[in-house]
Amino acid sequence: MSNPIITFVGAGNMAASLIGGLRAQGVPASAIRASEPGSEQRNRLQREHGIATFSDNAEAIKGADLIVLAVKPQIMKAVCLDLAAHLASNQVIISIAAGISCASLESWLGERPVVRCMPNTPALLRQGVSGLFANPRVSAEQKAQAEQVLSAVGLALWLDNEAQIDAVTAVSGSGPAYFFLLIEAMTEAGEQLGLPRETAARLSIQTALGAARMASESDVDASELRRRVTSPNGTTEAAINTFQAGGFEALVQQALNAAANRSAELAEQLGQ
Ligand SMILES: NC(=O)C1=CN([C@@H]2O[C@H](COP(=O)(O)OP(=O)(O)OC[C@H]3O[C@@H](n4cnc5c(N)ncnc54)[C@H](O)[C@@H]3O)[C@@H](O)[C@H]2O)C=CC1
Ligand SMILES: O=C(O)[C@@H]1CCC=N1
Repeated sequence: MSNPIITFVGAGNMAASLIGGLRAQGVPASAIRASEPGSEQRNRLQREHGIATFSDNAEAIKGADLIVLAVKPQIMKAVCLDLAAHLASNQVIISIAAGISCASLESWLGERPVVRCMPNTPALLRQGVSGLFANPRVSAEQKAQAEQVLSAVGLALWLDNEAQIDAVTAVSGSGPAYFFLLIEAMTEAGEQLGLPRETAARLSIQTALGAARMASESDVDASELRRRVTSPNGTTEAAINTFQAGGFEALVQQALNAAANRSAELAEQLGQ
């Protein structure tokens, strides 16, 4: 595939990760641009990745094939309304903003190819996962180009309908925070059991990493891996029984429902 020109509008944490991932995959600096009001971020991108940077969004998108919108959801409408008059009809919009629907983007930018994505912060280490949804105006080639951008920082999975983005947000968009919460709680509990805090933290973190790698690399599912750790009448069983007596699975379901509902609610509020 020849290299499409990609412009990032907004070059904070998520955009910088995507740019780093694309460069590491061999996408030339000449194919990537970024528009960003912060001079520090612009200088850093020039220095670290050799890409052209702009302070003017309209200037930055001239001639781009793909435009990645990576500003905060709260300013997306204003950014889009400013860009609308400067867009060419064949330019593809890729939005990574939480809670901004394709319909809202098209109402601000006009009818055009739009890919809506929900990445997550492990993208910073190129260990992210994203859900992607394309509106019907996106061609197969444009889909492949959008997938190349998101797969530069991890796994990219296509969704059949846009409503599934709320579920992706609940599972993987917000998901890193759930694992951090478990690490925090296990560290605290380990300390209460008499371990030095630093030791409890390292045990918890390395266990999370090891378990995630086993779940990812093993050919059996998580429940079977769990069964293999759980000796009958043993220590794991004692802990799992305690989690389940406290309604662990139902609580996880409720928490993810709350995240998905909030995602839909934000789309309603921010999409006006
Ligand atoms: N942090 C997370 O866990 C996730 C974030 N996202 C989405 O990614 C998007 C970006 O998030 P972050 O990179 O974390 O935020 P960030 O705050 O690091 O980056 C946003 C950048 O936009 C720049 N900006 C502000 N006004 C601008 C304008 N008018 N034109 C161009 N650029 C402008 C800011 O200076 C900043 O560098 C958000 O929409 C967020 O919803 C999506 C998935 C997960
Ligand atoms: O908490 C949030 O709203 C954003 C979306 C996914 C991760 N962070």
